[in-house]
Amino acid sequence: MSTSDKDLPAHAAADDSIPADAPRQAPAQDSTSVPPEDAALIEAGRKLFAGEWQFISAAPTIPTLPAMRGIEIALAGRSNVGKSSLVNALTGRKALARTSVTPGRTQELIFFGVGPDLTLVDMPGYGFAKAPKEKVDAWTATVRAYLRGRANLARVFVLIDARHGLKPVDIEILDGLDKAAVSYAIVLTKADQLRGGELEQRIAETQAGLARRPAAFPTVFPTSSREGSGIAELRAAVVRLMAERGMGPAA
Ligand SMILES: Nc1nc2c(ncn2[C@@H]2O[C@H](COP(=O)(O)OP(=O)(O)OP(=O)(O)O)[C@@H](O)[C@H]2O)c(=O)[nH]1
Ligand SMILES: [Mg+2]
Repeated sequence: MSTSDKDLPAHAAADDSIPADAPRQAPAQDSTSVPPEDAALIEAGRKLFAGEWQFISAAPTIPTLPAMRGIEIALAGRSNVGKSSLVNALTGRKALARTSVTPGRTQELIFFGVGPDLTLVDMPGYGFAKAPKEKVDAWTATVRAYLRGRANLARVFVLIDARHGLKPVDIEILDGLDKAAVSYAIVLTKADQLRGGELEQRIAETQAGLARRPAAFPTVFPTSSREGSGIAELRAAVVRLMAERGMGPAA
């Protein structure tokens, strides 16, 4: 079953959206420019994510979470930051996850799996959302409880809009993850919207903000789901993580 967004009107693809014909993949890495070990991880990541992705389930509450299998990697971030778009870019599927220009599109925890060991979890956003307050409060509580207590949650990708950097509401989430000792990595999204040296500056500034955070992965991942940049590296990071847990293609 796919969750493709058939109910979205065509005009929903406005300025900030990914055109249907936009390239979804990063161009193949030039294997001469990366160390062989990294090139092997990139290739393993490509293969892993090229597998058959399945929609597993949508959970509005903790009791409705699916049974655990292998490891989970969850995508967290402010509403509209690009979580669902990143699921689509990583899996190479245009509409596996529903995306929208309207913040508050994803309203449940959506589980997608490939092979026996890997599950990606697309989550509702935090911050401003165009949805009734009770609904937002309910999903925020579910997201927080999931992030604190899911036993097979191996890493959270915390998505930050590259244009805006870390906001107070992001810091709150990072504090919660540090406190619960849940491993997380920062993924900068919409890197295509920055000019010249702005991206390098944002990466350096974000990395500096992680220095004293015990659960933070030290590397910041710049990405563009629209152009495909950084996607191969993120897939490789997932392969590396799975190998550390004795799973997956590089184990
Ligand atoms: N320019 C640009 N726009 C992007 C990129 N990724 C996502 N977007 C746009 O950002 C908007 C929000 O994307 P979503 O993937 O729905 O964001 P989300 O974080 O899942 O949002 P919620 O589910 O509402 O929390 C859409 O209009 C996307 O087309 C990107 O890499 N570059
Ligand atoms: Mg979403």
